[in-house]
Amino acid sequence: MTSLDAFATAKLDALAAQSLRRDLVSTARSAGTVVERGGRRYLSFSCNDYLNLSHHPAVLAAAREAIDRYGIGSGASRLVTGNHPLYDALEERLARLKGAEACCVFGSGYLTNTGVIPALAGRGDLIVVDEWAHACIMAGSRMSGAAVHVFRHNDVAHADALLTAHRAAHRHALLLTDGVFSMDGDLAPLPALGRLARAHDAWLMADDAHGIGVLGGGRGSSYAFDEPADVPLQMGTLSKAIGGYGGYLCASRPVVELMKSRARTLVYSTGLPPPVVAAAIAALDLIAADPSLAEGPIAKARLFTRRAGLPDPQSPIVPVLVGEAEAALAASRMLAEEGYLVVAIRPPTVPAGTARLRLTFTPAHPDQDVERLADLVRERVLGNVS
Ligand SMILES: Cc1ncc(COP(=O)(O)O)c(C=O)c1O
Repeated sequence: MTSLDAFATAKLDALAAQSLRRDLVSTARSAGTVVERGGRRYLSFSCNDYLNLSHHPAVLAAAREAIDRYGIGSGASRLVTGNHPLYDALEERLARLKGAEACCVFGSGYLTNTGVIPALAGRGDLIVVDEWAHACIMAGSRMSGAAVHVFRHNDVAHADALLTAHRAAHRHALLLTDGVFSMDGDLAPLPALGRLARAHDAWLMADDAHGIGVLGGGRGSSYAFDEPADVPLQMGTLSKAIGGYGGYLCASRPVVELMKSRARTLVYSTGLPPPVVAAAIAALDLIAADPSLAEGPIAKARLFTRRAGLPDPQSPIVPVLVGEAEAALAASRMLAEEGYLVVAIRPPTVPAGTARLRLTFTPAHPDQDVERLADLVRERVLGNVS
C-alpha cells in the first residue's frame, strides 16, 4: 500500500471505530417529501427544501426555459463572461425581499461566507462569532487572518464583554452569527446583537440560510421579531427554502460593489448555471406573492413538537438530542424501519455528546405521518434517553 493510501485507510478506520465515518448514500428525491434509497421508499424529514420548491412546476419551467435560452453553464467567472442577464433580476428580487440596497449572488452559501468575511476583515481586525455558527462562517473567519474570539451561544453579554475587551485594539470589527442555527433550529437574538454591534462600531452579519422563505413572512430571520433587526450584512443560501443552489449577500451598495472586486470566491469562481439562477427567481416570486407560504413548515414542526412533548419550535428545524453517535444512528435506523428517513447528526458537525436526530418539516408532510413519527420519537427515542 502506498503511504497515501495507508494514511487514508488509518484515518477511516479511526473514524469508524468512533461511529464517525461518513458514507454517501444514493438518494432519489421526488416531488414532495418522498425519497428512494437502497430500493426502499421513505418519507423524508431530512431535506432543507422547506417549501418543496425544488420540484415546483413554475420553478422547473423557468429552469428549462433558461437552458433553452442561455445553455447549461455560465462559461466563466461573473467578472469575465459568466454574468448572464438573469443575475440582475435575481439580485434585484433578493435585495427587495431583504429590504437592502443591493445584493451580490455567489456560487453557494459556503462560498458566500468564505468570500465575504475575508473581504471585510483581515490582519489587525477583530471577529467576534457565536460558538455554534456554521462551519463556513468559522472557515471564513480563520481565512481572514483577523483575531477571532468566540462567544457563548446566543450570549449577548458575553459578546459585549469580548467587544469591550478587544474592540479598541483593532481597526474594524465583525460580529458574526447564524440567524437560525442549522443544527438546533433556534434563532439568534438579532435585535440585541444589532444594538450591540452599533454600540461598538462593529458590523453585524447574520447567516439566514435557514430563515429565508420560512420566517418573517418569507423575508427571513431579521424580520422574525417585533421590529426588523438592524443587520447591515444579510447573507444566505438559495439551496434550502429557495429549492436550488447559490448564495447571496444583501447589503448597502458600496459593500456589494466591494465584493465584486475583493471577494475571492466570486472573482475566481465560475458563475452559477443560468437554469439555477432562473429557478431561484421563480421561487422568490412564489414566496413574494404569498407571504403565508412561509408559515407552513413551522406549523408542521409545531404539530410534531407538541405531540412529542418537546418545546415549541422557533423554525422548521427540530433537534432530538440523543447523546452518543451510536445511539443516534440506532434511532435513525429504527425510524427507517418504520418508513421515515431522519438522518443522525454526529460530531464534529455537533459537539461531542450531543449527537441527535435533526428533523425538518415542510407543508407536504401529511399530518398523520407527523403524528406517528412524534409518537415513535416520544416512546422509542426520548424514552431511552437518560
Ligand atoms: C447556516 C448555514 N450557512 C451556510 C450553509 C452553506 O450553504 P450552501 O449549502 O449553499 O453552501 C449552510 C448549509 O449548507 C448552513 O446551514
